[in-house]
Amino acid sequence: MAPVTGNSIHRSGSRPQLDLSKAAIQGNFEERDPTILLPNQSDDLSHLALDIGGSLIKLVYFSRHEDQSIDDKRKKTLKERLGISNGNRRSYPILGGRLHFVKFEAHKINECLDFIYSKQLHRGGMDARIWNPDAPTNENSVIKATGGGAYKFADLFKERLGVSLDKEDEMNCLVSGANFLLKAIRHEAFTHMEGHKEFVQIDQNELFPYLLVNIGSGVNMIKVDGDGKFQRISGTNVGGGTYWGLGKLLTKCKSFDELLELSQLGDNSTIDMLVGDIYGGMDYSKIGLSASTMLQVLGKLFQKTRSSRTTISYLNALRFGLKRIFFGGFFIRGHAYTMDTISFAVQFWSKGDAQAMFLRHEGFLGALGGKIHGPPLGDLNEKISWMEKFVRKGTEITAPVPMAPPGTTGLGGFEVPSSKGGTLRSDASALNIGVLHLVPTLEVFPLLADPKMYEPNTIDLSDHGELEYWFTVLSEHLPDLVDKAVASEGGTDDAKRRGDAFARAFSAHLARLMEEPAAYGKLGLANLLELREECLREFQFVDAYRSIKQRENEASLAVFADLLMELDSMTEETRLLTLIEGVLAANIFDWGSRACVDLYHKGTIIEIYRMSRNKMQRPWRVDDFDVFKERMLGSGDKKPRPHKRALLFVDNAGADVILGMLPLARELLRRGTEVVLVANSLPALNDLTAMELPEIVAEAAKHCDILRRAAEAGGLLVDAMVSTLDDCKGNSSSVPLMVVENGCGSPCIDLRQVSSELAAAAKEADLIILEGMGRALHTNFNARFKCDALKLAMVKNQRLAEKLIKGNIYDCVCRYEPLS
Ligand SMILES: Nc1ncnc2c1ncn2[C@@H]1O[C@H](COP(=O)(O)OP(=O)(O)O)[C@@H](O)[C@H]1O
Ligand SMILES: CC(C)(COP(=O)(O)O)[C@@H](O)C(=O)NCCC(=O)O
Ligand SMILES: [Mn+2]
Repeated sequence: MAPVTGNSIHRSGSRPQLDLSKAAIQGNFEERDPTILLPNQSDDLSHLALDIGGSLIKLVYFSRHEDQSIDDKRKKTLKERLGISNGNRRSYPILGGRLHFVKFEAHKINECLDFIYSKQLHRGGMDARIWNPDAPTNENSVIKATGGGAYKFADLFKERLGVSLDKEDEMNCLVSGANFLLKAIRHEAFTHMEGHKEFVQIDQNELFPYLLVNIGSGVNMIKVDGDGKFQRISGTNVGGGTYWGLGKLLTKCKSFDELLELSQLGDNSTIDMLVGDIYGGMDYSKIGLSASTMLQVLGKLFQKTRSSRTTISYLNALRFGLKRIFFGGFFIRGHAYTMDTISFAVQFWSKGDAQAMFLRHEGFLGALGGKIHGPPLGDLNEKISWMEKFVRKGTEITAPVPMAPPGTTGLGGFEVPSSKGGTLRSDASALNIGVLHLVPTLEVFPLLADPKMYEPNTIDLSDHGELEYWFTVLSEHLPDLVDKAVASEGGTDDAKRRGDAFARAFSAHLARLMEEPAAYGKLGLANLLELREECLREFQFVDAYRSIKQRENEASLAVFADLLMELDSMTEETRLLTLIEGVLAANIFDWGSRACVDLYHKGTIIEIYRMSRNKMQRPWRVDDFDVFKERMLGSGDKKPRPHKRALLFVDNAGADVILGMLPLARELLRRGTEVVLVANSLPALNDLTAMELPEIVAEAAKHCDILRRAAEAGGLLVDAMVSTLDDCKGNSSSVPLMVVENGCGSPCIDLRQVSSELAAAAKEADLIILEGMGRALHTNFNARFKCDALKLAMVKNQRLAEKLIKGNIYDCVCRYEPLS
C-alpha cells in the first residue's frame, strides 16, 4: 500500500488504511450512492471460512495488512527507556487486519463463487501459512466450510475454484463462533424487551454455562459449558423437526401436527418446503415465506405458553444452572417483534430467572467458528482485541445508505454484494455489521481504577433530545469540514469527489444512527466523533487540518520564548497558577467547536490567545486549583515530594500545546518529574499527533535548556537540529521528556484501548493530566484513576456547559482528583 503522495504522515500499524489513491466515483455522479473505484487497492487477504446453510451462505474473511509504522528512533529510545520488549508478546508477522462479513442467498451460489474468485479468497494459501505453517499449498487449496451445503456444493467449489471444502462440524463451529464473539467483542450481546435494546457486558469468567439457540433454516439448541465443551440438547438439521423441538419445550403440544394446528397456519406445504430445502435446495420465495411463517409459529407458541400452567419439566431441568440464553441465526435478523416475542416467552417460562439475549453477528456464528486463518480466534491473547468499524471496505466503496425497513432493528435491510465483471458493488447492509479490525497492540490503560466499571462517555446519547442535538451539530459542521478536507488534498477534482462521497457516507451513518441509535453497538458522543474521523480516513483524507495546525504552530512558537521569560519572572506560586490558566486559555484553539471557529475571524492567533488569558477569572466553574497547588508546592515549610512521572494527554496543535501544555511540562521537569507527552496516533480535527510532537519540542527546546536537556534525555532530539552552544554532554542528570502515541485517532479517548507504549509508560506514572474538552469532558470526566489526576478544559459548547457544570460557554474546568 503506497502512502498518499507528498505526505509523510505516520500511519499507525494498529490502524491499517486502505489505499484510496486515484479513487474515483464510477458511474453517474448524481446517483444516491455512487460507487468509488479504488484502482490501487490490493486487498491483502488471508483466508476465509464458509457456512453454507439451507437459506444463506455466510462468508467470513480476514484481510491482513503489513505493519506500516516507521520504526523511528523516537520509538527505539522510548522502548529502551520504558523497558518495552517484544519478548513476552506473541509476535505476529502482521500487525493488523480486518474481519469481513458477507452473506449470499443460497440459491445464488454462483454469485458467491464469483465474489470469492474476484477477491481471490480461495488463494489464501500463502498468507494462510503465515498463521498456520501446516496450511496446504495453493495447488491443493482447502477452504473450511460448515453447514449442510458444504456437502452439497463440494463439487461445484472444486470445479469452479479448484478448491476442496474441508467440512467442519456444525455444532462445533456454532459454539466456537459464539464463544469468540461473546469473549472478544464488546457490545455483542443485547437484550430486547418491549422495543428496548440494551447491550450487556458479559464477564468472561461468568459466561458459562449458557444455552445457545440458533434459529436458521433449522433450530439447534446447545448447552455450552466452555471452549469446545458443549452438549446438543435439541434441534435437528431439519427445520420442521426443530420447530417441534422448540414447540415441545414451550407448549403442551404432544404432536407436531398439533403444533401446526395451533399455529393456525394451515399451510403444511410451506413447512415441508422448509424441511426439504436444507439439503435439497428450494427456491427463495418459498424460504422467504417460511421466514414469516416461522415467525408466526413462534409467536403463537410463545403466546400459548403464556396461558400454559404446566411446568415443562424438561425445560426446567435444562435451564437449571444456565444463566443466559443466547439466540443466533439469521431467522432473527434484528426483527424487533421476533426478539420481543422470544424475550417475553423466555422470561415467562423461567419466571423471570432466565433472560434471552441476542447477538449482533447472529447469523455468522457458524462461519466465525470455522477457524479462518488469522490469529487464533478461540485463544485470544490479552493484547489482541477486535474493534468494529463502520466504514466500507473493499475494492470499491459505495457511499452507504441506511437500509433498515421499518419495524426492524439492527440487521435489517438485506442486500447481498453482487459482482459485475471484475469489480464488485459493496453490500450496503454491511453498514449494519462493522468490519472487525484486529488491533493487536491496544490494551486497557493500566491506571484505570476500575476498568470493568469504566464508561468513557460522559453524555448519554440514549436520551433522545441529546442525540438529536449532537446529530444536528455534526450535520451543520459537515459543509465546512468537507471544504477543509478537500482543500487539504489540493482541491483537485479527485479530492472534490472524495469529499462529496465522504459527506454522503457520513450523513448516511448519521441517518442510520438517528433511526436506530444502537445499530452499531452502544452509542456515545465519542463514537460519533470517531466515526467522523474514520469516515474521513476511509475517503483518503489523511489530515484535513494540516495547514491550520502548521500556521498555529508557527505563530505560537514565535512567542514561546517571551512567554517563558514572563513565567520565569514570577514567584513559584504565581507561576503555577499562570501555567494552569495558560492551559485553560489556550484550549480555545479548537476547530471542532462552532463557537470558537466563529471567534477566529475576530483577530490573530496571538490576539485571541491574549484575550482568552485576560478573561481567565477565578474561581473557575470547577476549581480545585488550591488542592492541586498544595500537592505541588505544599503549605508552610513542608515541601512535598515531586511526582515521579506525569502523563500529559495533549490536545490541539498551536497555542494549546505550545503555549499551554509545554510550559506546564517544563515546570514539572524543572521539579524533577519525568514527563510523557501523550498524543494521538492519527490526526483528528486539529489535534496534534505523536509524529508531529518531536519536531515541535525540538523547536521549543531551542529556547529553553530545561526542555532541551529533558528532550535529549528522552531521546527526542536525535535527529533535530538543536543548538549545541553549551555542550550538555555529561549532563545527563535531567529527567526525561518523552512522547508516546495513545493508539487513537479521535478527539476523545477510550481508555480501554490504548497503545502498548502508553500502557508501558503508565506503569510508573503517579500523575496524569487530561486536557481538552474531548479527552477530559466528553470522555473521562467521571473516570477514576489509580494515581493523581488533573482534568483541564475550557467548555466551548453552551449546551454542554449547562448540562455538565451548570455554567456557560467558555467556562473552565480544573478538576483535581488526588489518589488520597
Ligand atoms: N434474505 C434471506 N433469504 C433467506 N432467508 C433469510 C433471509 N433473511 C433472513 N432469512 C431467514 O434466515 C434463515 C436462515 O438463517 P441462517 O442462520 O442463515 O440459517 P442457515 O444456515 O440454515 O441458512 C431463513 O430460514 C430465514 O428465516
Ligand atoms: C470536538 C471537540 C470535543 C474538540 O474539543 P477539544 O478536545 O479540542 O477541546 C469539541 O470541539 C466539541 O465538542 N465540539 C462540539 C461541537 C460544537 O460545539 O460546535
Ligand atoms: Mn482537540
